[in-house]
Amino acid sequence: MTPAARLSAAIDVLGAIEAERIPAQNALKSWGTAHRFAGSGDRAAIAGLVFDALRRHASSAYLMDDDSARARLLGALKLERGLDVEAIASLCNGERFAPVPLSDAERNALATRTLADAPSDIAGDYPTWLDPHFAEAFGDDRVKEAAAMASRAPLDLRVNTLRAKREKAQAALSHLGATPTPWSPLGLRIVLGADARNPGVHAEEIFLKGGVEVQDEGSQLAALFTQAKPGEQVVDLCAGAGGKTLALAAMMQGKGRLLATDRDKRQLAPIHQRLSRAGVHNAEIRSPRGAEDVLADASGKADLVVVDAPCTGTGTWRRNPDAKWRMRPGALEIRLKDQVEVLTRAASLVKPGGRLAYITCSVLPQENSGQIEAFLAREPGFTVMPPAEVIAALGERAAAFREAVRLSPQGLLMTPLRTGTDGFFVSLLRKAG
Ligand SMILES: C[S@@+](CC[C@H](N)C(=O)[O-])C[C@H]1O[C@@H](n2cnc3c(N)ncnc32)[C@H](O)[C@@H]1O
Repeated sequence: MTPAARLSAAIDVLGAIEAERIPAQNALKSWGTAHRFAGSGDRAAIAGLVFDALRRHASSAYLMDDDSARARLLGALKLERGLDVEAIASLCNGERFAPVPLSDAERNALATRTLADAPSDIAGDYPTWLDPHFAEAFGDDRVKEAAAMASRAPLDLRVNTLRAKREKAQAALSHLGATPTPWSPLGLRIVLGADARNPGVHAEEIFLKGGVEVQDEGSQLAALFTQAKPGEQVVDLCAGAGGKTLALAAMMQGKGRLLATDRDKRQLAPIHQRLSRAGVHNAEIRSPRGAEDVLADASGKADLVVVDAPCTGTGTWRRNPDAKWRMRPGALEIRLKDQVEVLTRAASLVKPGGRLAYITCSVLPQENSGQIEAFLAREPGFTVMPPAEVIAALGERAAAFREAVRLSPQGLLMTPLRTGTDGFFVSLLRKAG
C-alpha cells in the first residue's frame, strides 16, 4: 500500500471507531480481516496513524475546526508528526486509494490555525470532565503534563537479575537499539517508530529464557521503592498478571516468602508461566476461592504488603490513547471504593513495624494523596515514610530523581513529563511497632 492509501485506510478505521464506539484494537482487527491483502507493515502503519489521531483527538479537531475522522487524521499529521501543509497535500493527492485533495478550508486550517487559544483540556487532549482533577494535580502545568501523557511511549524492559545482568541483556538486544533507562538500575529502553511496530521482543532468546520482562520504567521503580528484601514475608495483594510480583521476587533473590493473590482469578492466569520463565521459586499464588480468606495464615505477619491498586489507569494513557476518551466519571467512583477495600485488607496483613506500599498508575489526586489521607485517618497506626528514604533506593540517581518527581506529604508521583515514565503514584507507609 502507498502512504496515501494507508492514510485513507486509517481515516476509515477512525470513522468506524467513532461511529460504532468500539475500541481501536477491535476496529483495526476488523479492518485487517476485511483487507487480507494488507501486509504486516501496512497494518502497523495504519495502526500508528489511528493511534496518533486518538492521541490528538481533541486538539486536531480544534486545529481543523472540524471533528470528522478525516480532519482529526489531517490535524494529527501536523500536530503529532510535524508534517507541513504541502507534505499533507501530497498524501491527499486524489489518486486511486488516496484521500481526496485538501479543500481550501483544510489548507487554510493546516497553514494558519494554532492551539494558542485552545482551552486546557483541548490543548492537552483529555476529557473535559477531568479538568478540575488535572488542575488539582498539576495546576498551570496541566497542558504540558497532559500533552506528555498523550505522546508515544517507548518499550521498556526490566532485566531479571535472577537470570541475567543488564549489560548482557543490553548486548543481546543491541540489534533493537536497547539502551539503559535513565532511572531504574534494571531498565532497558527501546524507542519505537511512528508505526508503533512491535519489535518482537517476545521472540528474543533473552526473553524466552527469562532474562527480561516487559515493564514500564515507572512500574519498575514502584517495585524498587517498596524496599522488598531477601528473607522477608511479602504479600502482593493485587498481583494481576504479575508484573510487580516478578520484580519483587527478583529483589528477594529467591529468599523469603512471596504470596501473590488478586480478587479476580482470571487476572492471575498468566502469572504461573511468567514466574516459571523468570526462575522464581519462592512465590505462592493464592487464587481466590469464593468467600474463603486465602491469606488467613498471613494475617498480621507480613513484613511488606504491596497494593498495586485497581485504578483509572490515567498514568498509562500514552499506551492506550483511546481508553481516556472512553473513561466516564463513574469509573473513578468505582475505583475509589475498590481502593478503600483493598487498603483495609492490606492494613490487617502488615505486622507491627512492617510496611505497606500503595501504588497506582493514575495521576488523579483522589486516587493517590486523597486515598492515603483518608487511610491515615482510618488507620492511625500507620505513617508515611519520608520520600528521601524511599528514593534512596536509586543510589547516586536519587538526588536528580527527587528533583524530577512530584512530591506530596503522602507520596511521590512520576509522570511522563517529569520522569519520562508512565504516571505512577507510590506511597510507602510503616505500621507502628
Ligand atoms: C493495577 S492491576 C495489577 C497489576 C499487576 N500488579 C502488575 O504489576 O502486573 C490491579 C489489580 O487489582 C485487582 N483487584 C481489584 N480489586 C481488588 C481487591 N479488592 N482485592 C484484590 N485485588 C483487587 C484487579 O483484579 C487487578 O488485577
